[in-house]
Amino acid sequence: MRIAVPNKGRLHDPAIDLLDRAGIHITDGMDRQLYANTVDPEITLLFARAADIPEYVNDGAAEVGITGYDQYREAGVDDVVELLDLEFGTCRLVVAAPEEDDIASVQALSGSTIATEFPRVTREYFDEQGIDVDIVEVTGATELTPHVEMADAIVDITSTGTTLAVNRLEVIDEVLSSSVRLFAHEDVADDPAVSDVSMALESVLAAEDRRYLMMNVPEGDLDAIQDVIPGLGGPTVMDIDGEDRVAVHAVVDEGDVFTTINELKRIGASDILVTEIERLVE
Ligand SMILES: Nc1ncnc2c1ncn2[C@@H]1O[C@H](COP(=O)(O)OP(=O)(O)OP(=O)(O)O)[C@@H](O)[C@H]1O
Ligand SMILES: O=P(O)(O)OC[C@H]1O[C@H](OP(=O)(O)OP(=O)(O)O)[C@H](O)[C@@H]1O
Ligand SMILES: [Mg+2]
Repeated sequence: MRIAVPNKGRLHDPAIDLLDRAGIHITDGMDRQLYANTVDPEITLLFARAADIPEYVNDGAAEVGITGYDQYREAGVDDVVELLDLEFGTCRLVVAAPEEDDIASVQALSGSTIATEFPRVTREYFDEQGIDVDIVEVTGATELTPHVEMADAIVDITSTGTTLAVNRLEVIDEVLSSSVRLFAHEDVADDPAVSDVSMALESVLAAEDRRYLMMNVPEGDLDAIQDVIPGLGGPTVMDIDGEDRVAVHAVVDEGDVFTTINELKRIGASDILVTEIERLVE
């Protein structure tokens, strides 16, 4: 199976890192290479531009691809389905215009020129609103175009908002919100090999906001302990030889760790350990 992965840019490292944490380690050097082998002899990584990955999957050049939802929408591919939100590369595609123009709504952009790296999504957006605009396609530095009279407004990616602010542009409307997703060709989306990859990645994401708690508890307090641990199917309880205490292990949401530990302490738990979890296959 071939997994298409962004070859450079901001998505490359987090994509490789996520695959790695899912156990899909690269086994041969990949610097400047177009593909890499992994510990699983059945899985090869193909390195392609983020924008091309939906097309790779649509064509069947790769069974599975990792790229931004914005790129998927812009590619306009028919045979590609989304399997999983990988929860990084989070950004918004927005309509933005110079602050000094005080444009109150997108309707005011009727008849104007919009510069973008996303002509298809932009066209769909303005058509849906019934607003007639000219679209100029650029391949980067879109924020510059209103200042050199190439365009009246832009449709571009924003995340922190810094680039828009530096270029004195303000958001008029959101076109879509995006994050990196796992995509597959629809013909193979249900294949066991594809499900295995999807499940492995999902297990890393599921583990990210969970913690593993271990503690010792007086046997008599077990019921009270069980009440405060909203654990995954309840905590695991193990006898400690020759003691009237038991060891309790549980998985809890990261956000609950602080309060849960305080409650456990109060009930009588001791030797409480909190550790990160690499993967959680539910
Ligand atoms: N500022 C950002 N914050 C979060 N995600 C972003 C941001 N900019 C882009 N992305 C996401 O990353 C994807 C690829 O953008 P990126 O900038 O890495 O490509 P690129 O490096 O410009 O590609 P190339 O260098 O091949 O032209 C975008 O389609 C979007 O999904
Ligand atoms: O809201 P911000 O955090 O400022 O991010 C937005 C910027 O990030 C992206 O550019 P990138 O840095 O990828 O440069 P590029 O134009 O070379 O792709 C995007 O095209 C915006 O310009
Ligand atoms: Mg970029």
